[in-house]
Amino acid sequence: MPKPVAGNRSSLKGAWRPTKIMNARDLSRDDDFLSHLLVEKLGTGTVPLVVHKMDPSRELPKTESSELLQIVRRLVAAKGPAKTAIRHAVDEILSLPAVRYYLLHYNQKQINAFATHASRYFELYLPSGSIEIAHTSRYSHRTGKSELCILSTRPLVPGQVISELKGSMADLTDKEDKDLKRTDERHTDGVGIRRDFSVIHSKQLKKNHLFLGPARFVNHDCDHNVELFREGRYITFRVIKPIAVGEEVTAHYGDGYFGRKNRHCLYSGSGTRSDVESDAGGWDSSSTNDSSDWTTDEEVVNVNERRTRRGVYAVVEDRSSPTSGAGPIELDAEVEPDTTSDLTSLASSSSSVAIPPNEGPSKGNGLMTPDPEPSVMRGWSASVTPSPRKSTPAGVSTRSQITGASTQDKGKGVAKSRSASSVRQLETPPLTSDNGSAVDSLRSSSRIKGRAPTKETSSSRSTPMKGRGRASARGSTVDAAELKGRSQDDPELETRTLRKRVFLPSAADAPKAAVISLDDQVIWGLSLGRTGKRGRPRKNVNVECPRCMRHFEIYALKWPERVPTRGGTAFVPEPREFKSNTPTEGSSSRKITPHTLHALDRKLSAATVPAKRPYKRLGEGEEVDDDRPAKRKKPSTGRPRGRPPKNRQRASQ
Ligand SMILES: C[S@@+](CC[C@H](N)C(=O)[O-])C[C@H]1O[C@@H](n2cnc3c(N)ncnc32)[C@H](O)[C@@H]1O
Repeated sequence: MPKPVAGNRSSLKGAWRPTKIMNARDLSRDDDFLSHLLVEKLGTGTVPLVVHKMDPSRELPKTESSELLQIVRRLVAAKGPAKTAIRHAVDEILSLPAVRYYLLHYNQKQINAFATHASRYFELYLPSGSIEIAHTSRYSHRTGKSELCILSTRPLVPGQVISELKGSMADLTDKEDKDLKRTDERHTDGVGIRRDFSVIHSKQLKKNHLFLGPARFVNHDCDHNVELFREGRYITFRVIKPIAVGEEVTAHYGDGYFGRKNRHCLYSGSGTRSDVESDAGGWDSSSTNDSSDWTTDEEVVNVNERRTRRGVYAVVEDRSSPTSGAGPIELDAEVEPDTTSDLTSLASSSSSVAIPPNEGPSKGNGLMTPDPEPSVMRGWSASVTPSPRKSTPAGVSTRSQITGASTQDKGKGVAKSRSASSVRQLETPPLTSDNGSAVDSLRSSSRIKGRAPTKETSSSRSTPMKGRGRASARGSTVDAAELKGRSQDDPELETRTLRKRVFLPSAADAPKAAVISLDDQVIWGLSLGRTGKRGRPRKNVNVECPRCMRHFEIYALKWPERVPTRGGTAFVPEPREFKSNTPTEGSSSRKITPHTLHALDRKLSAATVPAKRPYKRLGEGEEVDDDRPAKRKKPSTGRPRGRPPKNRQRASQ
C-alpha cells in the first residue's frame, strides 16, 4: 500500500514533477480516470466520446464538465511556453476536489506519475496540435462497442512526427497479463470485453507492456499512414503517407493481429470524419455517459459538413444531388473555428509545419535522432521502426484483440503478433520547450478563416522538413521504403519530444579566430600542423580539447618560430570539432571563440613551462644519477593516519 502524502492536499498543486515510470496498475487506473476527465467529459458535437476502460466497473469521482472545460479554455488561451501552460493546467486539475479525493492515498511518486499522464492528455488541446480524439463507428457493427480514433486536424506530411500523440508504457507481470486476457463479464452492456486492447509485446524482453495515454486511440489499418517507432525510452508516431484534415491516423498493429493476414480487420478503406458524422444518427445514445452534456438540443447538424472537433474543414455537395458522393471532397483553405467547443484553432505546430509546395519529403530531415540501439521494437505497427534509420517493418505487435469482433473471432485463430523492445519503461517523448516556443510564436495569430494566416516562425520549424504542400488525398502515396533509411534526428524522445538534431555550425558560421601573439610574435594557428612528438605531424589534433591546448601552449612557448604562417601572416585555420566529445545543444563553449582565444592569450602570457627531464632506463647495478635532493621520507609516527597525536588529544580534554 503506497504511503499517502501527509499534509494538506491542496499542496499537490505545483509540487509534482514529471516522471516516466508507472506501474501497470497505476497506469490503468490513472488512464481510466484521466481519459474520463479529459476525453469523455470534453466530448463535443453530436456523438459522445466513450472510452473503453481498463476496469469499466471502477467508480470514478464525479466532476463538473464545466470546470474541466474552463481549465482547457485557459490552457488554449494561455500565453507563454506551452510547457508552462500545460503545467498550470495540470496544477488546476490537481486542485479539483474530485481529483484530490482520487489522489488521497497516493504517495508523491504516484502523484507525479498521475500529473505527468494528465499532461499527455492536455497536450492534445494545445492550439498548435495537429490531432484530436474522435468517435468512429467504423468497427462498432462488429465490435458492438463504441470506438474512438485519432483524426488529423491539419494536413500532415510524410516524415512528420506527431508530437502530441503520446502514451506511457508499463511492464506487465505475468499475473496482470493473464488478467487482461480474461474476458471481463462485468461490463455493463453485457458484452464480454478483454482488456488487452492496448498491450504491446516486446520480443526482446519476452514481455508484454501496457500502453496507455492518448496514443492508445490509434486504430489499425492494413494501409496505415503512420508508423510507430521506438527511440530510446520513447515511442513516437511518424507520418508515412500524406494525411488530410479530418482523415484518421492509423498504424499497423502487426500482421496477425486481426486473424491470419489480418483478414478480420474492419478498416474499410479511407476513414475520414465523414464516417463519424454521417453515422451520428445511428449512434445508440443509451450506452453513452454524461459526456452528452456537451450536446445542445439546438445544435443543427449539417450532414454535408466534414468537421473535426476544431471546426468544419470541408463541405461536400448535397447528398440529394445526383453527383453527390462521387466527387472529391473539397477542403477549405483554413480550419474554421469550432463552434461547439470554443477551442480555438491556431496556426500549425511544429508537428504540422506549413510546407512549401513542391518540396518533397525531407531526406535526412532532422526530425529526430534515431536510436542507435539495434533492438527491434515490434509492436502495434508492423512498420514500427526500432529507429528511424532502420525502418524495419515488424515492430511492436499488439496482442491479438478479442473484444466484440475478436470475441466472435475466437477460435478462428486470431494470431498474436509479437514485438521486440529492449526497454522496460517506454513512453512518448515529453513536451519540450520546442513546443512551447512554437506555441508562443504562433499564438498571436490564428488560422481561423478570415484572419491572416500565421507567419511561419523559425521555432515552428523545429521539424525542418522539406515537405509537400497541403496534404493530398489519401491515395497519394509516398513509398514507405523511401522513408526508410533516411537519416533523422532525435527526440530525447522526446523535440519532445524529439531531441533536436545537433547541427554543427559550418565553418562559414563559426566565429573567425583571432590571431594572438606572445612577445609580439604570432603564435596562434588553431590547427598546428606539427604538434606531435619530435615534430611529426599530429593527426586529428583537436584544438578545443584542453589537453591539446596545453600541448599547444608548450609548443608555442618552446618553438614560437614554428607557428604556422601562410604567405607571411599567421595561419588561422577554421575551428575543428572536438571529436571525442561531440558538441550538444548549448555546448557552444566547445567551439573556439575569440573569447577562448583571448583566455589562451592571457594564459600564454603568464605561462612558465618547466623543462621536462628525460627519463633514463637504468642498467643493472646502475644507480640513479640525480642531482636533485632525495625526497626525505617522513618518519613514521606509529599511529594510524588521520588520528591526532595523543598529547593533542589529551590537551583537548
Ligand atoms: C489500441 S485500441 C485502438 C482504440 C480503440 N478504437 C478504442 O476506442 O479504444 C485497439 C482496438 O481498437 C479496435 N480496432 C482498431 N483497429 C481496428 C480494425 N482495423 N479493425 C477492427 N477493430 C479495430 C479493436 O477493438 C482493437 O482492440
